[in-house]
Amino acid sequence: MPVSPHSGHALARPDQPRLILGSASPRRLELLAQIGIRPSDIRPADIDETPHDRETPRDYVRRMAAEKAEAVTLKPGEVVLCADTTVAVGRRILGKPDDAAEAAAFMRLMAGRRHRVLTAIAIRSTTACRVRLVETVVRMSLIDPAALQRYIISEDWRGKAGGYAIQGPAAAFIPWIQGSYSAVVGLPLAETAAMLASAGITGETA
Ligand SMILES: Cc1cn([C@H]2C[C@H](O)[C@@H](COP(=O)(O)OP(=O)(O)OP(=O)(O)O)O2)c(=O)[nH]c1=O
Repeated sequence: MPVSPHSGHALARPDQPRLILGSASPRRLELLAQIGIRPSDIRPADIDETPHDRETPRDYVRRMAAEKAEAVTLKPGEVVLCADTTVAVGRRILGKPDDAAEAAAFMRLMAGRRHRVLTAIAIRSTTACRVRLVETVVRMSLIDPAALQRYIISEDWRGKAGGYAIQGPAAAFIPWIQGSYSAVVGLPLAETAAMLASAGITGETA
């Protein structure tokens, strides 16, 4: 395998399609690195993330991932990976909070009950697009008002679906999950590795 003289990392294999990460999320790049995959390029997709009227959370998150993938311009031999993560409380979609008040309202809604974290991944080449949805159930404990205030002041909720990050201080409020931890963080690694492998892309380690 060719090795970059500068980084010492393995370069993209010449026999594989070139992987483009269609995401601005540093978490998704780190998660891919965890399974030994380094994209050849990063091309974030900027789309309108407004849910349609009466759209279910599952339909919404699948549509978001597919639209992100469609929005990325591809050259022959390139494959793009996009994902979308959203929190669902019943049929209600909780996106990224606009401000501290909305983040606190989301946390109060989730505290003491279960919610679903839905992550869809979309893999598109110039000829085909495949989408897969991964659903994880997350239980949040009751949160006392002082702890909630400290969390909101931490700003950790910014840019996170539902207004929390399981990989950050909000982990103190999450005693139990059922499903995929990496999907909650933003990219379900087992499913991503399997889909990339079927597109001809394998990592250095998995
Ligand atoms: C629930 C949860 C979400 N998140 C993050 C993952 C996603 O980055 C974000 C949801 O927003 P997304 O719209 O899925 O992604 P993004 O806008 O950050 O990046 P891009 O569209 O360019 O790929 O919330 C966590 O980091 N931890 C969590 O526990």
